Amino acid sequence: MTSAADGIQKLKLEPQPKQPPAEGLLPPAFSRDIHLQRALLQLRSKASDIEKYIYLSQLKDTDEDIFYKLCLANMNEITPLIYTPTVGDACLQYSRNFRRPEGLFISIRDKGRIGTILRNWPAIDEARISVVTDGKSFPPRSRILGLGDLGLNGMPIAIGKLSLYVAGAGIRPSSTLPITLDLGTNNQTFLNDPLYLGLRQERAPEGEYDEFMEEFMTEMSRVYPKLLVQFEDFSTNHAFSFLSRFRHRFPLFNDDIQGTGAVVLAGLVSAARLSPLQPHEHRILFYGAGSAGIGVANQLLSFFTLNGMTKEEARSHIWIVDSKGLIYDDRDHVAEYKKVFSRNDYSGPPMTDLLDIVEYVRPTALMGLSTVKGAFTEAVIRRMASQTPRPIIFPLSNPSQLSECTFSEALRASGGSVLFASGSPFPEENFAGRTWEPGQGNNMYIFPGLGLGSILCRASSVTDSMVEATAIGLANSLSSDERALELVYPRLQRIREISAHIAVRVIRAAQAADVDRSSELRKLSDEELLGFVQEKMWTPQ
Ligand SMILES: NC(=O)C1=CN([C@@H]2O[C@H](COP(=O)(O)OP(=O)(O)OC[C@H]3O[C@@H](n4cnc5c(N)ncnc54)[C@H](OP(=O)(O)O)[C@@H]3O)[C@@H](O)[C@H]2O)C=CC1
Ligand SMILES: CC(=O)C(=O)O
Ligand SMILES: [Mg+2]
Repeated sequence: MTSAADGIQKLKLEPQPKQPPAEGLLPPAFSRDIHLQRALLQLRSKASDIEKYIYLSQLKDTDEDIFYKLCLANMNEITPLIYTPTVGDACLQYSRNFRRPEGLFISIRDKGRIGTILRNWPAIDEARISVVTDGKSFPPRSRILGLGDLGLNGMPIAIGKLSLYVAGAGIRPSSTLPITLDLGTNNQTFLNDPLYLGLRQERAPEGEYDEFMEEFMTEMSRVYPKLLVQFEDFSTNHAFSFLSRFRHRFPLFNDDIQGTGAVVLAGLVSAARLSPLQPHEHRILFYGAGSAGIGVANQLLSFFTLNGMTKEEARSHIWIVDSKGLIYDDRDHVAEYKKVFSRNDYSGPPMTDLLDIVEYVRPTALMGLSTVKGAFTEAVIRRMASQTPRPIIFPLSNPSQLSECTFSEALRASGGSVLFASGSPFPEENFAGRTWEPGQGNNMYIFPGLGLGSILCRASSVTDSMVEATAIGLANSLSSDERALELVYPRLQRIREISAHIAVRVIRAAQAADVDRSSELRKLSDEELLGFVQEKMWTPQ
């Protein structure tokens, strides 16, 4: 009988010596270059995106080099398959499509022996970056369909993010560790499904979850002293509380709060260059006040205050709307983490209609992090466009089906004046006699470089200044060609180049904050540091 650990050994996570296969084991005309073309043809022959996802997972398993070569050569085509939007379906269907284990599963029943489970990972000495999810909130569509949370089926999001660490920043594949925490699920459909792979029990109560997380993080740092942890897609209350509880004790960040904060700050800075207003002159309306919405609002607040505003002035530029409408002081039931943005200049009946709110606030930038498909109606976009010459409209909810509006809708309703970025990709549009390229405001531009920089300088914690450095690095990374085309984010094909520059800024910020533990890097000039970072990036053979 084979054990789970034997099964995982088959993942070939440890560096394998690359030897040519014995004669006769490959057809005489086999060439790896042609095989790359063959793999692309095979991929394109699949009828649906989820079949393409499965094909790519198997390709990664059997031939990691070809998989990543394919990704790097076709980033625009493959990213939507291994990441949002297809990864949303991959999560929903995980237990049905499961072929083999690809990460660590740690359940609430492992409490008291989490360290033992963590030691079962075969590439224990190699691990440098772990994406950890509790499967609670991605894709939020599950709520809209009334399916509840995803439980153990959240694993593909951790795997997808880690594939982007490899493709986007050259993290060694063997250094990535996907972890799903199985706290149970309240999703009755999964509990009734004989194929569901997670625990058949309701989510653990808060107290037990808290103790579990304490043990988990303590054991993670014991077993993996060189590991950086990325928290992903925890429900909002856990996202904020775990981040503040652990961030000063371990090297970790929360991607939905901090990664999203940085990518949207970069988008605002870069869009503001195309608008008549400076970033700090914008009136910014957030539609959605979860970990992502509040994470971004906090990032902007911190950016505005670091650039000379008082906290009060900075707050006055931000309005937040949640499922109960505009957040203001006289309103009941406002969660603690939202209160910093509560408006004191409005009183009266709750304001719930987005068009009314847009008329009242007169925003110049509208950020969607609500999971509400189509919330940015034609009337809302028209209204924005009538109030400001270059409205910034970022429908950032994922996957595509949950986007607050499409690129086509934003472009047409604004008459082409919109500065647009969405969380999931939209195709180019032909409008008013020219082709328009949409931006993709997704934390995938941030976490690879943030992770690479943090790992290389062995950061003991991830500071706000390191996160902000990624945003500025990204905003400054647009080429003259991209600027001429009025792009808000650089093209994805350049992700490795961008991640290297971001990593350099992250290392410098870590050094300034004294959280780096690789003092050798302090002696390098910026150019030498960039060379060092680039040289460390793994490339498929
Ligand atoms: N582009 C990117 O890089 C990223 C995008 N995202 C996306 O952002 C979205 C939100 O994520 P997250 O913050 O984790 O999710 P949450 O579920 O924590 O937050 C959703 C927020 O939207 C609010 N909301 C729900 N319905 C409405 C409504 N009808 N009107 C107004 N507000 C509403 C909720 O209100 P209430 O608080 O009252 O419940 C809540 O504040 C997701 O689609 C996610 O995929 C997330 C991270 C990164
Ligand atoms: C992109 C991402 O992290 C999310 O949608 O949750
Ligand atoms: Mg996320």
